Amino acid sequence: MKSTNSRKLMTSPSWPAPAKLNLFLHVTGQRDDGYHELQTLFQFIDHCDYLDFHITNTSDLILHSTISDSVADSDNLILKAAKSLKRYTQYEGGAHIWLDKLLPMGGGLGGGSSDAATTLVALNALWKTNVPPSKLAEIGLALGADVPVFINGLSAFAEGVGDKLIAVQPTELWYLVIVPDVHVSTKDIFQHPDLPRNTPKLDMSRLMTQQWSNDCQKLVTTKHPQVANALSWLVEYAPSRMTGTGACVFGEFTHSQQALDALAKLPADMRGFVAKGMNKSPLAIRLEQL
Ligand SMILES: C[C@@](CO)(OP(=O)(O)O)[C@H](O)COP(=O)(O)OP(=O)(O)OC[C@H]1O[C@@H](n2ccc(N)nc2=O)[C@H](O)[C@@H]1O
Ligand SMILES: Nc1ncnc2c1ncn2[C@@H]1O[C@H](COP(=O)(O)OP(=O)(O)O)[C@@H](O)[C@H]1O
Repeated sequence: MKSTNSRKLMTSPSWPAPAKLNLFLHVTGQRDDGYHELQTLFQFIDHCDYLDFHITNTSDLILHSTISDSVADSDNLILKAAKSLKRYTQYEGGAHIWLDKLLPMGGGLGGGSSDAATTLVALNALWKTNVPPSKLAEIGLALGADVPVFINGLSAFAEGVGDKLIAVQPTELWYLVIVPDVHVSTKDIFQHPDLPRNTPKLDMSRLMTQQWSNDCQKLVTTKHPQVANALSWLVEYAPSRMTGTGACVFGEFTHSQQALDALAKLPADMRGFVAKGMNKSPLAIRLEQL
């Protein structure tokens, strides 16, 4: 078959890389290597980046991306993921990869990790390298703490650095997500002396039923007035919190129309979108369609 690197000629549907929300996030300690121990609840939302893959016989891995101005190819988690899988499997071919970046970067929505997970899952299927999901998650963990949950594809209660996962089914609510105009560095937040690091570890059953909160929220809202303003506006409409280390905040609604009504009132200087919680990720659903 003649190979092509033209995206226009592709017929198969794109591969989604969904965002996640941390419905709660507790920092329960710090390990000797500096990484923090977390207890967190991940849920996916139906707001995604999209990737397309074209398999080649030559060994090149080439990324066509809308973010190459801000993220160098050598730093892009998509190419890092593809290289890791190629190295692990010693697969001889390659791929052209197209990224349609729709998720905000540095927003606590996990877009970079999700892109990496989708790359590992999709190339493993398209290259027919048959690496089991548990090994893919191990390869992914070296790229980012959030990669395993995206590979697993099920909403999960997580411990460790976010890699010890138990599948759970929180209510699939509608969310109004506000994207403050600021990039929050995960590393900076975890290195900050004012981050609370000693929230007591609790049983999953207790955590799932108590009121949910995010241990990074106070520090991030103090450092970034844009995040504080977004939250002050959103809490007038719904119970609201920050996801991950920010900057995005989300309000919870039972019905889509309630979330859309609030979105319609969003001040002109704020940006946001409405999304649905999904306990099975769009990536897992796409994989089932193969
Ligand atoms: C906090 C969380 C919660 O879901 O979300 P984000 O806000 O980044 O999306 C994640 O665990 C983030 O995962 P991820 O974004 O993959 O982080 P990494 O690239 O692995 O780590 C970036 C840096 O943050 C610090 N870090 C990260 C995770 C962790 N549990 N403890 C840490 O101390 C480390 O200094 C690390 O060098
Ligand atoms: N494919 C990618 N998409 C987004 N960010 C990426 C990607 N590859 C590498 N990065 C780097 O990862 C950083 C964190 O990105 P992202 O995952 O969107 O944020 P967060 O961890 O806050 O959810 C970005 O600022 C960027 O430098």
